[in-house]
Amino acid sequence: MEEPNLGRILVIDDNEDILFSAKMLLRKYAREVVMEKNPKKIPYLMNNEEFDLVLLDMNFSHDITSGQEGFYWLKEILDYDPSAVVVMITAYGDVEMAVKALKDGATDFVLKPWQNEKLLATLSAAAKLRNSYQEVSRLREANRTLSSQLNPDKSIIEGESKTMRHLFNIINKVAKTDADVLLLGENGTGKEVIARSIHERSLRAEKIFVTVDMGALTESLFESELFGHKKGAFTDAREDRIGRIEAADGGTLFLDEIGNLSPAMQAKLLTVLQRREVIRVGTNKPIPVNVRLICATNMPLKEMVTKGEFRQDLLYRINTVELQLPPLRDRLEDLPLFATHFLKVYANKYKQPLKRLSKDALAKLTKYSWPGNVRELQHALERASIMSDHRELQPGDFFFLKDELVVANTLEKPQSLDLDELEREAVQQALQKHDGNISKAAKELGLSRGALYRRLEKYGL
Ligand SMILES: Nc1ncnc2c1ncn2[C@@H]1O[C@H](COP(=O)(O)OP(=O)(O)OP(=O)(O)O)[C@@H](O)[C@H]1O
Repeated sequence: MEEPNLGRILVIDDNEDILFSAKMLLRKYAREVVMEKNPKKIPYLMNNEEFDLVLLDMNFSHDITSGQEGFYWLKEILDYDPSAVVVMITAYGDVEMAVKALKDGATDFVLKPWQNEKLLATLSAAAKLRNSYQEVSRLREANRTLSSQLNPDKSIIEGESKTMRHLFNIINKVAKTDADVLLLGENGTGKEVIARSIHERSLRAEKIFVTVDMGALTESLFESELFGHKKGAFTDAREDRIGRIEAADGGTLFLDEIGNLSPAMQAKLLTVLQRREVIRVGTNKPIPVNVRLICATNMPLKEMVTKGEFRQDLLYRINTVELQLPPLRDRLEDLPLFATHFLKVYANKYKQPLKRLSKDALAKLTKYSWPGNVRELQHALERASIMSDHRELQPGDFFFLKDELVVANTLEKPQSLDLDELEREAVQQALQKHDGNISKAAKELGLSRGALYRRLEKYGL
């Protein structure tokens, strides 16, 4: 057997012989063995010292073997340290009592007189459990720190436009429920920022927020990434690994780019979401998971359902609440607010004095169509902050491709309004549609055959 490392152990028993033999046995494996005859010292000890393991007698007063006192002290210990690992010692082999102690939060029990090997095996298993409790709380803390470091600039701008005020009104209501949310919107409209913000406003805020970029998952990685795997399940599975869904247990699972899943991946995901349990690759044991689901995509899911590219049942499963994020060009009232925010962020980041937009620069920005939405605006402001030596940013500090400088609502209009150009286009389309059949094309265009021939000649078609 591998030598156990039992850390700091507290042994509480009113029998000195027991304390002595415990110490003799355990001191080889423990960093320190603290012995206590009087259980009334438990509150003091738990309050002032740290123990990795507690070995606690069940029967203190002589002649009383009900174990009541043991239960009392067990509860006391757990009140002081809910993650304490307590192993009960009982002399009477009363299984019922031992089971009750387990139900009350004890980790295990040993029978007196104990066999050394058995006691060591029990304590070493208990020590492993203690280590994993500690590892979990370390990881939780690390996660908290990392997410605050990862998102230093991620304070959210709610916006002043009517659409955004309406949207945040809904977000505030929905966040507190456990309803699954589907976020729709073009790239860079803030879907991920809003998903995080829903998590932070939810009852799960203290728990983990796990993001999975579904667009980046290949068919072969999909199951192992999402559901986890057992060591040896496939060539590269060198150790057991939990999947992202299991990792999100208790918290929020954000599935980004959900529209990019293949039909096979959609089917697997749907099964998991319906059953709320995952099965790691290489096992057949279902593991229940409790996650709040937020999905996002820039793809037209409903249209994809009509075309048979996205499963309708999966769409219904994920869109309990559906929020459409407007493109920046449709909420230009929010642009000055975003600009002020990002200029502050970059002044801090690059240790520069705070810059502002001149009136003309703002006018230029509000005329642009922002196909990359808030992300593009953010980058434009970062670039201008770095490049300009002046406190006031001018139109010349921002570069856009000329043909993108159009006012938003003219985007859908035809490129040319030249009548000849439009006529040529119409004639060409009619011919294409009717495979060059002049009579049919002429009928479609409302022309005689002769009139159509004249136009073919005119446009050199
Ligand atoms: N409301 C907001 N407040 C603050 N920053 C925002 C907001 N909306 C978007 N941003 C910023 O814009 C950038 C893009 O946002 P985000 O990644 O959330 O967009 P997205 O819609 O998820 O994009 P994609 O579809 O490309 O993944 C981020 O850097 C984010 O900080």
